[in-house]
Amino acid sequence: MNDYVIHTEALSLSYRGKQALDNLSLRLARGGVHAIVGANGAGKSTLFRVLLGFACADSGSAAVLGCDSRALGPALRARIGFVNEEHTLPTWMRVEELAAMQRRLYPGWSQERYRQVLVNFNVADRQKIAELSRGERAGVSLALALAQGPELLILDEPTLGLDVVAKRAFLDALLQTSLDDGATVVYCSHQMEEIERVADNLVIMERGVLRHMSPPGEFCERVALWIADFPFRQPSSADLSAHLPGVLEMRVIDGLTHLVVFDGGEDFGARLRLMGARSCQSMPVSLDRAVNGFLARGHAGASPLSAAA
Ligand SMILES: Nc1ncnc2c1ncn2[C@@H]1O[C@H](COP(=O)(O)OP(=O)(O)OP(=O)(O)O)[C@@H](O)[C@H]1O
Repeated sequence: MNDYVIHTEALSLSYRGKQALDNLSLRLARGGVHAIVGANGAGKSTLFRVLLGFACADSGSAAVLGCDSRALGPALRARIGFVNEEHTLPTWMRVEELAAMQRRLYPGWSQERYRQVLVNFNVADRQKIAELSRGERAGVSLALALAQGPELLILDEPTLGLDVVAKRAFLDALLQTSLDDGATVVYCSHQMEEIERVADNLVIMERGVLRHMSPPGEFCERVALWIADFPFRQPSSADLSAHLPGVLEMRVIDGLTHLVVFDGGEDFGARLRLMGARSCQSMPVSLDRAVNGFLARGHAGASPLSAAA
C-alpha cells in the first residue's frame, strides 16, 4: 500500500496519432501543493482527464487516492475537488442555490472558506450563474471547490483570467486549505511567480513525458545564468553545444554572452575561460526564467539554442 494521491505507470494516450501522454510514470505524495507546468499541449489537461476517468488511456495505469481511475465511484469522487479551466457550472442556478446544494452534498463543507474566497468577487447570492462575468464565475467555482473540504483538489489553470487581488485571495485560501485541512492540491498553471509562492513540488511535463520533479527551489538551484565576455571571437551555438554541458539558452546582449545553464557543474566557469572568455560570472535565475529556459530547449520549432544571436 503506497500513499500516493496520484500514481500513473507508463500511461499513454494519443488522439488520432497525436501523442498527448507518452509512457508517463508519475507519483505524487500525499500533502502539500504540487504544481504541474509545461508548454501548451504538454498533456496536462489530458492527464487530469484520464485521472478523473473522463478519458481512457491507450495503455498504462492511473490511480487517484489509491483507486483505479476507470473505477472512481461517487464515494471516491466526493473526496476529490476538481475545477476545470472553463469553470463549468450550471448556468440556470442562482449562486445561493448552488452553494446550498453543495453544502448538502459535502459533509466537510466549510461556509467560512466559501465566504473567504467569494468575498473577493462582486457576486450577489441571488445572481444567476449565467449573469456572472468570466472572472466572477471562476471565483464561484473556486469558492465551491475549496469549501467542499476535499482530500484532493485538482485544478486546471485555476487563476486564468483573475485580477491580481482575486488571484492573491484565492492563493491564500488554497494554501490555508492545504495547511489547515491537510488537503493535497494538484494544479497546473503557466504562472511561475504564483508557483514560486505556493508550490511545494514542481512537476515539469513536456510532450506527454515527465521531464523533472523536485521542490521549485531545488530546481532553481540547478539553473544559473552565466554572463561571459569573449573579447576576440564570439563562440557559435554549435561550439557551445559541443563544449559546454547543459546550455539551455544563449543570447548576446551588449557584446556579452548570456547563457542559461542547467547542471553546468563546478568547472563551468573554467570551461568558459578555456573557450576564450576574459571574464565570466554566474547568478541565480527566477523560476520563470529557469522553467522557460528548460522548456525552450525542447520546444517545437525551436533549436536548442534558439535565442542565439
Ligand atoms: N480532443 C482532442 N482531440 C485531438 N487532440 C487533442 C484533444 N485534446 C487534446 N489534444 C492534443 O493533445 C495534446 C495535449 O493537450 P492538453 O490539452 O492535454 O495540453 P495542455 O498541457 O493542457 O495544454 P495547455 O497548457 O495549452 O492547456 C495537444 O497536442 C492537443 O492538441
